[in-house]
Amino acid sequence: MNQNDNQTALIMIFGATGDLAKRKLFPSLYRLFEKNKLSNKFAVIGVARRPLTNEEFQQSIKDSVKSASENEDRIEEFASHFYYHSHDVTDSDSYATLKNMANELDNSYELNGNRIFYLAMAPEFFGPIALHLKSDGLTDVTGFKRLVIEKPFGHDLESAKELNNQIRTAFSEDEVYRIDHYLGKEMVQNIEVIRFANAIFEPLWNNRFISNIQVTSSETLGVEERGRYYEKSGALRDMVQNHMIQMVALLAMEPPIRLNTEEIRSEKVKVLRALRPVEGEEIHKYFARGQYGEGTINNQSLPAYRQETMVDPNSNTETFVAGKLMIDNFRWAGVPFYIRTGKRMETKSTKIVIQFKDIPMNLYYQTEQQLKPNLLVIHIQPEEGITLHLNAKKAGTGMEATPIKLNYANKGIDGLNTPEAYEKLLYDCMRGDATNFTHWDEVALSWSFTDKISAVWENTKDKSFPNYASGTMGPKAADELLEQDGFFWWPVTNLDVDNC
Ligand SMILES: NC(=O)C1=CN([C@@H]2O[C@H](COP(=O)(O)OP(=O)(O)OC[C@H]3O[C@@H](n4cnc5c(N)ncnc54)[C@H](OP(=O)(O)O)[C@@H]3O)[C@@H](O)[C@H]2O)C=CC1
Ligand SMILES: O=C1O[C@H](COP(=O)(O)O)[C@@H](O)[C@H](O)[C@H]1O
Repeated sequence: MNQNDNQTALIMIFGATGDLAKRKLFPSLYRLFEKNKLSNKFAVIGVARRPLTNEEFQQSIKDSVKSASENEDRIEEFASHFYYHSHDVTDSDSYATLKNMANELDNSYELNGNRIFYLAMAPEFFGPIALHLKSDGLTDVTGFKRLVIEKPFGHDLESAKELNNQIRTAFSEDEVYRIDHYLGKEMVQNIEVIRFANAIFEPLWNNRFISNIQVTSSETLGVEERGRYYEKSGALRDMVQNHMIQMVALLAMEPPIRLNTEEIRSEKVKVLRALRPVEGEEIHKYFARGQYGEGTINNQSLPAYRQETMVDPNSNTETFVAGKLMIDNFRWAGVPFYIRTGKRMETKSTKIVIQFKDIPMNLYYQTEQQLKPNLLVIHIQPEEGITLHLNAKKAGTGMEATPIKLNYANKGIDGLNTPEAYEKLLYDCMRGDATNFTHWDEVALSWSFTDKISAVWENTKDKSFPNYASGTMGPKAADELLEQDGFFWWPVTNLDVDNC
């Protein structure tokens, strides 16, 4: 298949006046355009309710990309590809006009009947839009048709199944691109390469040499304007069901027999099938939840979650989750994968720490100080890189060992910031590469794992809430989760690739 042909398409963005479109989608499309990764044969129809002329819409595109470039001519040229259709997606009549507009642009831009439908709207609209696209003939195309769908994909397994059934009436599984933006992050994509392209790691990547793996994704932001959504979601559905479990799957999967979409997804699915279900009373042994109280970050006093807009003053919603995941297969039996994620924590950081087992006996190098374990740290964000923590001889006389770090900082090598996750994912979708999107089987297995936890949490009020102050690394129970196994959280702030 000719790759350039794949990049010719009509892109329909539902929710084109929203936050995601403005902050992520338009700038990402612009960067692809600027790098000549979008051919000149593309057109975008923005769909939302508010009345806007094409000119007004194009102005909003220019405003949203101007921080990405100073090249006004290029921005002008880029914006000229955008058209607006004021349309309430619940209004059946309006789809006919949308179809005519799409057909006209298809002809005038010679788009070969290729269409990408991007649903950047509240999730309750996903199913109805997909049904309309089919019933009103927008999916009757001569080229490819692809549906890009934002999170959350359902609220639980049952609602996700219902949504999936609606979508599947209009699109086949391989036409559905379920976005998990973590899968577009440079260093998340690097996990496979680090694992499978290095002779020094691949043989050690199992329960004989790894003692535990820690995945942290901490945020300093609170719930912001999203109280209404977050109250029903909480950190478990917002972050664990998708991003955290996806990272664990990439860390734990077997080497795929080929580096293609089907094989990689199939290996991830196997990991999710091996995930030990945690239910009932056991949940307290495996999971800890938290909710932020008042506190201080960067000298700014911040309110408690229960004081945020659109949040119940007695809310039982968790803004923090820590958990121990066990993968019951031959490779990982006995190795805990600890995860933690939360809002209003001390620092914004996503890191993976792979802690190797101690060597059996430090006969020669044992000093008063215990040797530090070897760690492989994968820095996902904000900095990107890898640090390998080793022990080496302390300079000078004697044979004392001292910890050292080998560092690779992504930006230090190529001098550039890596492309934004959305940029890469949009490009993949245009090329028809679904590897970094989630397959329905993965979504279903993740929901069935987290549903058992939400079933207990939603039915038991946590009387300790709020149980961590804003600006801290979560509640004490999260530390106890590791202490009971003889481990502790490696501090994500001291493991910075830039500090070494
Ligand atoms: N914002 C973000 O950073 C992220 C968002 N997401 C997901 O992306 C999706 C969109 O989020 P976000 O952009 O923040 O949401 P916003 O609320 O900012 O935008 C919603 C958009 O939908 C349009 N809209 C609402 N109702 C209708 C309707 N009946 N018919 C047609 N258009 C309608 C709105 O325009 P108008 O009012 O003019 O109709 C607006 O363009 C959600 O699923 C969210 O979970 C995922 C990750 C991050
Ligand atoms: O999907 C989501 O992710 C963001 C965190 O993303 P990041 O790329 O900044 O780490 C989170 O704030 C949001 O609540 C959640 O919906």
